Amino acid sequence: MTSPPALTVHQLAKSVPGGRRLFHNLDLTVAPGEIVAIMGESGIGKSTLLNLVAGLDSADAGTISIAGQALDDRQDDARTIIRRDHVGFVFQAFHILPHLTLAQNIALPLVLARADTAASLARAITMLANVGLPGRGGDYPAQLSGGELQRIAIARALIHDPALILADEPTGNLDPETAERILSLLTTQVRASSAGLVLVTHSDCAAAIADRVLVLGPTGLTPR
Ligand SMILES: Nc1ncnc2c1ncn2[C@@H]1O[C@H](COP(=O)(O)OP(=O)(O)OP(=O)(O)O)[C@@H](O)[C@H]1O
Repeated sequence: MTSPPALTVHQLAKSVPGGRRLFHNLDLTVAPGEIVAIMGESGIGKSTLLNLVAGLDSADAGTISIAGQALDDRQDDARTIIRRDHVGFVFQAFHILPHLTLAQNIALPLVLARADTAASLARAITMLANVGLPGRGGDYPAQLSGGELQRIAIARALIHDPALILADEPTGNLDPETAERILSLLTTQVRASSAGLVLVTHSDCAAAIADRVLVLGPTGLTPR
């Protein structure tokens, strides 16, 4: 049996408060294991699109399915559970929590899904090694650089084997060398997990890891 798409967006429409239309009739399908970069001029609505898929904002029209499960016509808590179980986030807005250790931060998606705490922390330790920070589980975020924190964000996004990963400018604040390493790590980890990745970026280097680069405009997404 073939897996359903990691993400299906159909005829999505969104206006900002005040009525200005950002996009309409927007369609997007992301296959398992596929990396899709979304580019486009500043203010066109890239982060808004990601927020709609993430459930942080609601669309005016259209449908969104994650791992074959439609989010529409469900109660809020049912949607929250689908996103919690099937989506990983590498967003500035979901920053690493300063009062939790690195292992606790990475384990958070499993703990929120009520997995066993000891097993979750053990998996977080493995993920830390996978992202090149072995033995750092007891450290706190304040002890890390920006690039190292982004490694933690990637480990946390992947720990629960999500079908879909959403990343908003994952290398935005990093120097070019660190950005290169983070992109390579993200690619390796995504390929290993067969998750679909939607990557919003202005960076040509970041877009270069994608299987497809799409440009967002007022009528939707077009291949670059
Ligand atoms: N809650 C809101 N109220 C009013 N306008 C909003 C709101 N949210 C977003 N916008 C507007 O919607 C437009 C799209 O914003 P968005 O952040 O999605 O663009 P973007 O393409 O990601 O831009 P950038 O590349 O600069 O990050 C912007 O003009 C923004 O001002």
